[in-house]
Amino acid sequence: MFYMRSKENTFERIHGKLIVSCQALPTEPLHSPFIMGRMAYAAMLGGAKGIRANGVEDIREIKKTVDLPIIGIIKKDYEGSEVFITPTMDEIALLHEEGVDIIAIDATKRVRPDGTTISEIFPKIRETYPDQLFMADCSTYEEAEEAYRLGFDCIGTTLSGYTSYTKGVELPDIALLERLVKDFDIPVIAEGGIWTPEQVKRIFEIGVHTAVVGTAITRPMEITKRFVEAIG
Ligand SMILES: CC(=O)N[C@H](C=O)[C@@H](O)[C@H](O)[C@H](O)COP(=O)(O)O
Repeated sequence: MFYMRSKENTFERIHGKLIVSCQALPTEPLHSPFIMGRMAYAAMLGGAKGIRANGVEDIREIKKTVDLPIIGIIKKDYEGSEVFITPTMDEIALLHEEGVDIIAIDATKRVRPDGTTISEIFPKIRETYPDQLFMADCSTYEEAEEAYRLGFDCIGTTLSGYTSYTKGVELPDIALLERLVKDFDIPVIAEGGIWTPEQVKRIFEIGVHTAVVGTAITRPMEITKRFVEAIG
C-alpha cells in the first residue's frame, strides 16, 4: 500500500465510490492470483476505488499493482457449518498478517465451524485485533443490528439471498439497504447481485456508503450465461 492507512482514511476513500470484487474460486475458470491481479488492475483503471478479494495469494498479487483499499476475505468450507466467508480465527489471522484495510467476515446468526456464533466470537476478535477494521457480511436486518451492537465498523448485505432463511429474496436487496441506512450510523455497504449501472445509481441514492460489484464485472462465465439465456 502506498497511502496512509487509517480507519477514517479508508472509509473516506471509498465513500460514494465503486468497489469491485475480484474473486475466482478453485472451481472457477479464472482461478489464478495473476488473473485476479489483472482484474483488479483493470478495475482500478476503470475507476474503482476499492477492491474486494479472496485469499492471501490473490491479495498479495493485487497489491503489486493496485493502490486502493482492500476488503479481504478468505473463503473456506468446513464440514458441519454453512459459514464460509472468513469463518474462523485462523483466516482472520492470515488476513491480518497479510494486511488488508478491512477484513470481512460472515456475521450471520449461523453456527460457525468452531461451534460459536458471531455474538460469542466477535468480542474475542475485537480484543485480538483492536485496530483492524471489520465488515459484517449479513443476510438480514436482525443480523446487521447484532453486528452493530457488537462493534463492527461497517455492515454489508453480502449474504442476503444466500442463507437458507433468505433464499429467493430479490437482489440487490434494496429494501434491506433502505432500512440499514435509515437505522445505523456506521457505513452501510451494498453488496450482492448488483448487475447494472442503473442499480448502482439507485443504491447510492438510498445513501449507502459504498457498493461492491463482483460477478457482473469479473466473472465472464456468469456474464456469458446471461447473454446466452437471453437468446433462450
Ligand atoms: C455469497 C458470496 O459468496 N459472496 C461472495 C462474497 O465475497 C462473492 O462470491 C460475491 O461475488 C460478492 O459478494 C459480490 O457479489 P456479486 O458477485 O453478486 O456482485
